[in-house]
Amino acid sequence: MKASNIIWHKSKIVKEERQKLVGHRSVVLWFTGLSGAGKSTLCVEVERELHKRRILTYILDGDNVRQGINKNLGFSPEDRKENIRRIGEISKLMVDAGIVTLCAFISPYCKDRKIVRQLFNEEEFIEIYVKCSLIECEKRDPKKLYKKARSGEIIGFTGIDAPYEEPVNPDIIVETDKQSLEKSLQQVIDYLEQKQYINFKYTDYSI
Ligand SMILES: Nc1ncnc2c1ncn2[C@@H]1O[C@H](COP(=O)(O)OS(=O)(=O)O)[C@@H](OP(=O)(O)O)[C@H]1O
Ligand SMILES: Nc1ncnc2c1ncn2[C@@H]1O[C@H](COP(=O)(O)OP(=O)(O)O)[C@@H](O)[C@H]1O
Repeated sequence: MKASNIIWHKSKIVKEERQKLVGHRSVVLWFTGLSGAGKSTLCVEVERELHKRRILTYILDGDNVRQGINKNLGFSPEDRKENIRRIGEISKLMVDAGIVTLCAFISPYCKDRKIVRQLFNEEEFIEIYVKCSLIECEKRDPKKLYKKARSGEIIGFTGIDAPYEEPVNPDIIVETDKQSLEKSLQQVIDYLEQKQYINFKYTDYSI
């Protein structure tokens, strides 16, 4: 921290009261995986399904936030770290606001993901590994970025000449090169139901 003499100013409304207002718990769904693995595609489907169930959601997606709040960041390890750190902090504010926050970032480094996880209570952060082989991602190449990376037009591209560290113990693994989008969506929704993130009766909640 650069600034000193900073003292937290407490609000009169706490997270649990906001959750009560919206009628559900707030949580981060953190989608990590290679470019082209299906993070964004799955994220929008999960959001739509949650919205149908009257759950307040918001998506933070790498391609989008890098056009706004993180437009001063590139893809060096340091910039990726700062990208993920900022998104972690934004997600924390969103969870505090009572929102189910869906984050779709390559987030290639275990250490950076761990730092984000540590910002939350254990049940507030769900890591979803969107697993897909590099061969399949490259075959999909929806934005033709792998082609550019192979030709040397992009350097430091994840999976080609920059690393991707697989999650060690993710909460959910969806294998998008082995199963349909519908199956992955079902897997995430089933998890949220089983753990009572959705269809959760607020009267069970003690505040
Ligand atoms: N060098 C390099 N490596 C990886 N990705 C690159 C690169 N340059 C541009 N892009 C595009 O940026 C998207 C990834 O942004 P993220 O913020 O998710 O990346 S990171 O978490 O900071 O690693 C990524 O989006 P997704 O394909 O949705 O993952 C790419 O579209
Ligand atoms: N089973 C699947 N799950 C998710 N995406 C899939 C699947 N099969 C094919 N795709 C396609 O793969 C591409 C994934 O792109 P995208 O969602 O942008 O990935 P990411 O956000 O991880 O870069 C999309 O064009 C999507 O239609």
